[in-house]
Amino acid sequence: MSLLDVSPVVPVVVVDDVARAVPLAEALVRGGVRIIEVTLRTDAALESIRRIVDEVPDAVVGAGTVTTPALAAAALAAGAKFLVTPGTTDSVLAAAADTGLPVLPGAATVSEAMRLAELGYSDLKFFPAEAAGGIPFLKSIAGPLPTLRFCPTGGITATTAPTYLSLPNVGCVGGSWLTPTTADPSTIERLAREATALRSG
Ligand SMILES: O=C(O)C(=O)C[C@H](O)[C@H](O)COP(=O)(O)O
Repeated sequence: MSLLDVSPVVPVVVVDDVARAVPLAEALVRGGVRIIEVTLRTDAALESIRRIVDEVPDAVVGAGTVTTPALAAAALAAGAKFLVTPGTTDSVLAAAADTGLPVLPGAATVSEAMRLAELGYSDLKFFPAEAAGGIPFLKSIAGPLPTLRFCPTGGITATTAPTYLSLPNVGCVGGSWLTPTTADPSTIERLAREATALRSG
């Protein structure tokens, strides 16, 4: 199964406090969202991935913000089940592929998307979605690039997600709105439940 088909919404999580990781992942799973992208932007990120892997077996946790080859290797060592890159350089893509994990590589332009297609990637992250053209961009490229599917991420909200999800070249959307840094587990569970209902939207 493609990463794009696990959940209509992929929560993009920034964890500042390792102690928050497991309760947050449990709340997402209770709300029906099993996939979690932990961004490697904080010191707590790798240990958070480790703990979620160990303690929340129903979660499928991956690493986001994979911007260097070293981060790809570190994410694999921490137990990440997939990798997401915001953009794609040769070295990051090679290191990500070397891990053997599923990779969702980032693209923001037609040329970047075509290059990734040439390399065999048909499921891409479209980042930063809203800033790089959003829904009109995705509609425009569906004609010339019909084999590509996207997970748009960046600036998407619960309000705009349904329109993205209605596009034929969108498999899921990513966003941080499910896991606000101050939210308690019951709020995250509710936001997750609302997100799972979006597939039909
Ligand atoms: O860190 C990465 O790897 C990224 O690609 C960035 C994130 O996907 C976006 O920051 C999430 O966007 P928001 O939902 O607007 O907060």
